[in-house]
Amino acid sequence: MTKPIYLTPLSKERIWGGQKLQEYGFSIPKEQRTGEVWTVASHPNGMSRVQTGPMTGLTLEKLWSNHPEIFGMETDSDFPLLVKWIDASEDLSVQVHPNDKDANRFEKQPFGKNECWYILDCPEDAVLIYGHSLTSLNNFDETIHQGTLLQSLQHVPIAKGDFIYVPAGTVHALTKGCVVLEIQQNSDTTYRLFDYDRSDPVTGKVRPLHLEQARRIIRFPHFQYTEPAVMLTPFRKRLTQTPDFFVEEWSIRQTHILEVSRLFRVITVIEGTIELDHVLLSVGATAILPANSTFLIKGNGLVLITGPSLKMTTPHRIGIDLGGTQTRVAVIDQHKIVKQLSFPTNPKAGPSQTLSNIEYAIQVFSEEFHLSNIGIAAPGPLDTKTGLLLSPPNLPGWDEVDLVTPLSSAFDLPVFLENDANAAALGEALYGAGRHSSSVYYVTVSTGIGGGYVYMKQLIRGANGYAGEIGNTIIDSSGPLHPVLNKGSLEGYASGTALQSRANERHASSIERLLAHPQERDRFTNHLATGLANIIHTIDPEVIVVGGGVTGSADLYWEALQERVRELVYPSLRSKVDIRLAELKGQAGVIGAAALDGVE
Ligand SMILES: O=P(O)(O)OC[C@H]1O[C@@H](O)[C@@H](O)[C@@H](O)[C@@H]1O
Repeated sequence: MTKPIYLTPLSKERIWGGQKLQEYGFSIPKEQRTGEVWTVASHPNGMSRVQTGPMTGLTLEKLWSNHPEIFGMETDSDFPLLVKWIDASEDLSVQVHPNDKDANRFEKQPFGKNECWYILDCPEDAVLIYGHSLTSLNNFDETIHQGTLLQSLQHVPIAKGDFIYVPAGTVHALTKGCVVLEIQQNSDTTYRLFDYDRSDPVTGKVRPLHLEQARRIIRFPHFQYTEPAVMLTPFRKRLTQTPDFFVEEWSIRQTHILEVSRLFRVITVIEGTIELDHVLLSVGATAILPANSTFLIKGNGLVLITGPSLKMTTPHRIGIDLGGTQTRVAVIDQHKIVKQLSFPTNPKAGPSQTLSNIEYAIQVFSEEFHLSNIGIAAPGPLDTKTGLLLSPPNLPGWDEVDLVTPLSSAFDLPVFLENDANAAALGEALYGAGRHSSSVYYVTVSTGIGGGYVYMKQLIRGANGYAGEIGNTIIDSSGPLHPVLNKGSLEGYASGTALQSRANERHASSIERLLAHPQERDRFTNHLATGLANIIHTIDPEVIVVGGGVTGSADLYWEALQERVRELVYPSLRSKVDIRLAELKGQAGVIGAAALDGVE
């Protein structure tokens, strides 16, 4: 069995650094602002050396090029990873990093800088800068010119133990008080956009900004990256897996065997004390675990394990949820979101901008996954057969827009289009609250009201694709006017929009406040229950699943709604009424879209 290889940590002084990394087991120069400690590095700006054993003193660069057997991979290009600890005693600069392509093109560097952070400590209520709200490069230039960049940045709350992946191209900044473990591609290229106009106390100089370089690589709008963590076993959680590297968090409570891997791995202790092949290690300890060997870990602690990723070969589907305010593009594996990129839809800018953003997201995913097909959930009305949007009210001006042809020709994949409520119905029926039932009616009560019917796991579209469109059914023909639908329609009475205007009329500050009023709650539940009872009498589904934004306040009306539906159906049906809250929530659209298989 090959032994773990320990490396000597390298401390780096930074204008925003401090002394905190001492508490994580590193000996750092006194009175120096140590911002970073590089624990695994083979870079011109920092080179790790072997700390123990017969190869003591050897650089990681030499180890890599002379001993490919340790790494289990071709070592003719540069070592791929850089692992460091960061103590942000002050805010870091607002910055962005290039991806591989841009790093090659603009810097002649082998790698871009995709990076990720494990938050080891941070103040209560800490936020990070992650993303921006700018819409175009012009918009960016204006903000820089006017000195208002900080106001256009997004802040995300963080807590100890959070994990954040920062894809190259994301405008970001770590903030005062954060201590993080950073795992990244082997690059030290940072383009600074803003550095708080501060100067280096040692040199007295202001650090350079790199606005020109940054302008070339920031995307407008910001694409929000999401990757749910995956519990691989009760003690082993995968935090990310990208083409560059994976990161897993292991809770060590007993004896664990780290099975053989074809490629090398890096282990870092972030909490407690463990024993790795009988060597006692505490926080800060880092080792390279050679390829093709097993290792024994025991003790009581938390470790992060990282290493280069093996290539993904199983087919994955793309699900797209095109909404009036937000578009999500997700990679779906069976019924789970593996990764998602989302961005604000700008309906006024026309369909071509949104289409090109969707294409960009799919392009990013196609470089990592083997894609088999693409499904789009979009606001109706639309024609699933021709793939055309037919002037949807939520996307004004998008008349006869073909979403299918541009995507199928760009990616040479089958592309299916479906009404968003139908796609969500399919998602919930196959994988959500209706997964154990063979006949599921789904209704979404959100800005509008839509619905869909799934029978024997098949979407029932009807002759013209309008089956299940409960929103336009009439509850009371003397009811309120609706801009497009019937007077007194369910949507005109019970949608989020209708409730909001009712709240305004009644001087209630929100829909929740409105529904807290017993009379208003009964009014709403009566309307919605009437719609649902009509559905029950028409198709007699096994289960009705209710989703959409208005279910956010379901605890205010859920009992009353069920009760009212029971009152409105045949007595013999009363005990059979089964109404459930949606389970996939905001994910039903992308999951259902990915499950689409086309229309005969
Ligand atoms: O440019 P400054 O402010 O020193 O920050 C540079 C540092 O930023 C962090 O977000 C990480 O990307 C580090 O790897 C990098 O070294």
